[in-house]
Amino acid sequence: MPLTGEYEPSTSDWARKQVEEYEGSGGTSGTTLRGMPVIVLTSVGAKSGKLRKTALMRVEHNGEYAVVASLGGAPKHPVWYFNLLAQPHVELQDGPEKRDYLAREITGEEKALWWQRAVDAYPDYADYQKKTEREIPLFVLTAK
Ligand SMILES: C[C@H](OP(=O)(O)OC[C@@H](O)[C@@H](O)[C@@H](O)Cn1c2nc(=O)[nH]c(=O)c-2cc2ccc(O)cc21)C(=O)N[C@@H](CCC(=O)N[C@@H](CCC(=O)O)C(=O)O)C(=O)O
Repeated sequence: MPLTGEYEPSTSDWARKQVEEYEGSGGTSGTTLRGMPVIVLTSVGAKSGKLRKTALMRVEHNGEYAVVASLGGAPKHPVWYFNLLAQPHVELQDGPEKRDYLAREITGEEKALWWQRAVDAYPDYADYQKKTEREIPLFVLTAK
């Protein structure tokens, strides 16, 4: 059952533009960052209840995805992190395909496994984690 609600664009211009190109082209344009694949995550705003759309690097394995709340190694989590904690039902668009998923924050060995997959997909994640004391959180998305 797709998420319903009013879309509220991100206050980050570059990310908002990427989301709008991605969705506006039906997932045929705006689908990479420096040549590496990107997905669009739709979440429900934890406070506003509005639909928030966030471009993130694509980390996929056997039909499951990981989303990495890296924010470039900033000291604070990106805001969408709190949306997923509050409402784990999300949508993920990968190219032209958009599906419903349940997001689950992972830790321990499971996180270590997915963290390696994330770094394989986007090596900068390793540099981001070195840059901050904050442990960069990771959610696994399983199809609903
Ligand atoms: C800028 C801010 O966005 P954010 O949710 O903190 O997310 C910051 C970034 O993670 C986001 O811009 C990502 O798209 C950046 N980004 C990546 N960010 C990552 O963290 N990881 C990635 O892998 C990643 C890849 C990527 C690829 C392409 C691209 O264009 C951007 C990429 C924002 O939009 N804030 C809104 C609020 C957003 C929101 O969800 N508000 C909640 C409130 C939540 C709360 O406060 O509890 C609500 O509506 O209720 C605002 O200031 O009004």
